[in-house]
Amino acid sequence: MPVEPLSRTEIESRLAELPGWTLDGDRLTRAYRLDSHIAAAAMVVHVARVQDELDHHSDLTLGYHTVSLSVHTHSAGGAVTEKDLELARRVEDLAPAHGAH
Ligand SMILES: C[C@H](O)[C@H](O)[C@H]1CNC2=NC(N)=NC(=O)C2=N1
Repeated sequence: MPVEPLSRTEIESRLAELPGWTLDGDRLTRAYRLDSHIAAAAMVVHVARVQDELDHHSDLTLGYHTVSLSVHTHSAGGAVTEKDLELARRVEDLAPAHGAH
């Protein structure tokens, strides 16, 4: 099923439920801070598992004590869609277990 691009207004109103996530150009982004590099690496693996489950993949960057995500929908011409919001929601759900903030 094709996914439709969301309007800027729709995205901005939906971001009210996703604190920390921002619309950066045509991408949803968020950076998390963790207590250690290993904790950050473990979160990356967890996010990667969820991304495969959803068949939707962000650019996922492991830093020293950080995990950064940037996502849009390739199949919608690089627009932000429901799929991006769903991934952001799922990452928010798993983040506290990793001590990410
Ligand atoms: C074939 C596979 O379903 C597609 O390539 C998926 C995989 N992951 C994806 N991830 C993202 N961010 N956008 C997509 O359009 C996309 N498409």
